[in-house]
Amino acid sequence: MSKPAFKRVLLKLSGEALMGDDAYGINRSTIESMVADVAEVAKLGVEVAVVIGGGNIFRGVAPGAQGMDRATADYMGMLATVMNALALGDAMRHAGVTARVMSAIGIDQVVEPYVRPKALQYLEEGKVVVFAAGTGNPFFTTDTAAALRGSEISAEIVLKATKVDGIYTADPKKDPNATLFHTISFDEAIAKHLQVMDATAFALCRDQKLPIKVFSITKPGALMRVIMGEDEGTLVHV
Ligand SMILES: Nc1ncnc2c1ncn2[C@@H]1O[C@H](COP(=O)(O)OP(=O)(O)O)[C@@H](O)[C@H]1O
Ligand SMILES: O=c1ccn([C@@H]2O[C@H](COP(=O)(O)OP(=O)(O)O)[C@@H](O)[C@H]2O)c(=O)[nH]1
Repeated sequence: MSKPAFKRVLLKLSGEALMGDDAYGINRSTIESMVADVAEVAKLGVEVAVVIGGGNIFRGVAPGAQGMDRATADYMGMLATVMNALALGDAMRHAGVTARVMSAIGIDQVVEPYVRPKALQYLEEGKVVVFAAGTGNPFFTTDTAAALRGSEISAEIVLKATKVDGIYTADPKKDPNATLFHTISFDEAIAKHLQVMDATAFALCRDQKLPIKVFSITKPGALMRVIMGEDEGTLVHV
């Protein structure tokens, strides 16, 4: 059997992907199938760190956050990612995967704080590390947290698992004529204002020469194909 293309990866799971077909929150069968995919990859000996979003919970409460201070609303968003991280860690335990959740904001009774050497130790021990609370700072996104943590742990690639199967010339949910890129450079992705990831995340990955692969979270076997270096999704390169 061929070998995985990567030793250590940073997987970004969007919060909205956890909803499945529900309107908000966490869909049990969706989270279970995601965890099964991660378990399969971890069994190959690939070190996996996960950054989880919060859109599935946070966008549900967002109307109530209207008119709120941006920073306060962002802290609410970060807390939503902590809930998702706890659910993900728990689902991993049920699937027989040892996972550790680490939070970028102090919430010690609930999850351990993010400490970089400790995260590296867990990864070396073959544990899946789930990074909660994004970067810990308002005005950022969990995509930027993925770029940041990916750089910090020297991941070889950021894998962005999302609702679309790659980067298109325009948002495929709005433009039926949009076509898929197999590869695209960071400069082109930023210049074209492709909304699939924010410019801060793209710029950080570009500066760190950390490639990104965007692929579908719902397509069966897609994560494994990405890990094996097969043709899947869109590669963003320097
Ligand atoms: N050029 C594009 N190519 C692909 N997806 C795009 C593009 N522009 C916007 N999108 C949207 O970006 C989304 C992926 O971002 P993601 O971070 O997973 O979602 P969110 O953070 O909004 O939950 C897709 O659902 C897609 O509709
Ligand atoms: O470093 C971060 C990461 C996240 N957030 C907040 O948390 C919310 C949820 O994260 P995100 O939108 O990235 O989740 P996703 O779209 O992946 O579900 C964001 O809207 C922000 O309000 C933040 O303030 N700082």
